[in-house]
Amino acid sequence: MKTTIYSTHKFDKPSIENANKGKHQLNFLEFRLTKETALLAEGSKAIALFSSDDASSEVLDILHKLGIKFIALRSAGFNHVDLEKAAELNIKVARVPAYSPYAIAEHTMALILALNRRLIKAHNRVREQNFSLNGLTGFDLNGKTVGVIGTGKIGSVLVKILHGFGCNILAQDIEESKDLIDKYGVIYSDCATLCKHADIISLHVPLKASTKHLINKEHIALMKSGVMLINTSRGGLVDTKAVIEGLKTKKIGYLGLDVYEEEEGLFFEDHSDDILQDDVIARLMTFNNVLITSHQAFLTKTALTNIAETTIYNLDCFEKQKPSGNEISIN
Ligand SMILES: NC(=O)c1ccc[n+]([C@@H]2O[C@H](COP(=O)([O-])OP(=O)(O)OC[C@H]3O[C@@H](n4cnc5c(N)ncnc54)[C@H](O)[C@@H]3O)[C@@H](O)[C@H]2O)c1
Repeated sequence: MKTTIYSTHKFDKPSIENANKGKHQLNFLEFRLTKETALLAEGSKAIALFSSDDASSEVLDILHKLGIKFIALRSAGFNHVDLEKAAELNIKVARVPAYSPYAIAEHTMALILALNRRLIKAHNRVREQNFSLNGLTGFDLNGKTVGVIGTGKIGSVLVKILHGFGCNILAQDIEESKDLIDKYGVIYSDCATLCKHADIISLHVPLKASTKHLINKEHIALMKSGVMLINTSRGGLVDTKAVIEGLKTKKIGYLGLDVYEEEEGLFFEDHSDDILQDDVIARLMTFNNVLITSHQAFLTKTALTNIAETTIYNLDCFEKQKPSGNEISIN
């Protein structure tokens, strides 16, 4: 089946080609899907999208006119697709529901450890032959309370890792996991209680209307002074301007982000020769207790292989008109 693959990067093209084994006719594009690039899918029956692509209502209209019948998402999250509009246009959508929750949970842990032990600062100092330890003091994770918001696939793996570090775990989710309570002594509570008691807060819920700006001025006000906040889920979960205020007042002592509200068009691309137009991320980058990675938590060999194999499987199933089990619809 002729398929246009948007947002192809050097890091994922080989895994897609390996999984495809020449079955589908793939048209690789380095561009993101936007209303300006949608026309490049002409002649394809399907498209494959990355989390940075824009499948909003207006873009779907263009794709529909071109005859696109299927969207294979190379991601678990689907907040970048207008599912209601896709259903109205009879464009089917499937995703990769799980490719490696370990990849994201382990990157979350890497951010926690790097921020706590000030690894970036330490590395830069040593490279300049400055072997002083002043300003590098961290804290023991053992015995600390970590608030995990969202204990699905990724949150559960993180709970297991944190338990290994000797942390106490508070959690918030619309569904409690008996397994996590029994195995790791997780205590479920509401978001406000979690904010009040956690030394570290990590976000693992999907972005939807009910979770947009979950971390806002009010929740930040409840947090412990010097709290560490980590977001490897979706940028929109956090009100970035409120977080900047929290950093300025030292309420937030550490911030680790793999995702950012306005990351579209910024993350995944080399802008090193450009003038940065986004004043909010520019301000974030001025704090020495902020560590930002550009949406790389998923980036392991295992995850790339699994994403590619499931994406090709989803294309196979659509072509044969059989269910893949990975379809997503409005509810
Ligand atoms: N940074 C990355 O590279 C990367 C990669 C993959 C996924 N993600 C993000 O991680 C998120 C979590 O992924 P997952 O695989 O663990 O998903 P999941 O569906 O397994 O878990 C999500 C959990 O959130 C809970 N939840 C949903 N709505 C909620 C609400 N309003 N309040 C409280 N809890 C709620 C669900 O009950 C579920 O337990 C994804 O939605 C995606 O945005 C990021």
